[in-house]
Amino acid sequence: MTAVPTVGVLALQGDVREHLRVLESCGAGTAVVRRPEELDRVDGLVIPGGESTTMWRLARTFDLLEPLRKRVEQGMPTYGSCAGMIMLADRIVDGAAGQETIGGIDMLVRRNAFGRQVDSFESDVVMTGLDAPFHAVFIRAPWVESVGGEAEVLGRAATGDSAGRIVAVRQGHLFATSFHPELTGDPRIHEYFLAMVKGSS
Ligand SMILES: NC(=O)CC[C@H](N)C(=O)O
Repeated sequence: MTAVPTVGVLALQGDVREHLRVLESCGAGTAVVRRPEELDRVDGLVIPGGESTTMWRLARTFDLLEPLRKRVEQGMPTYGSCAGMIMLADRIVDGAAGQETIGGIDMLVRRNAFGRQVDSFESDVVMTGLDAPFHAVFIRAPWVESVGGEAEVLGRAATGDSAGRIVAVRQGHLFATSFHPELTGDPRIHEYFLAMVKGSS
């Protein structure tokens, strides 16, 4: 791989621009991904937050679902935030009728899980691999009900009724968080992912 990897952001729907901005500030090359040819050119991919049902439908319409599954299966480092976490889950609860995912992480994710308590909130998350807690923004966020043997839990919610819920997971080249690190001005989650793309984490 070239010294500066190109990280794509899946740009079907969601807060694409915010991720591009943080990735650029971390020194990555960036690209928007809407078509299979664009996916071919990236070394890693961020799947942003937004609305996973819409993202799934658009991925099907743009003939991206199978190419995405293939790249993920072949080992492309991929980071999913919020709706992106849902897209990377092998199994989901409370999905729309027929809702499919890209899959790859052996986990069961519940959509809009925190939403039943409160729509959006902020909380510090202690994360394996980060030196200090990460101040996380949750927006109609999913949580991870359970993970299979190969997935490693990296972080849990720390406060309130949902304390202890899994909000960050890694399985090899795949990484997912329930929260939105692109909104807080703290680049450590993107730096962590960039190290994965460079093969150094
Ligand atoms: N901020 C978000 O990405 C919310 C995710 C959304 N609730 C979904 O199901 O896709």
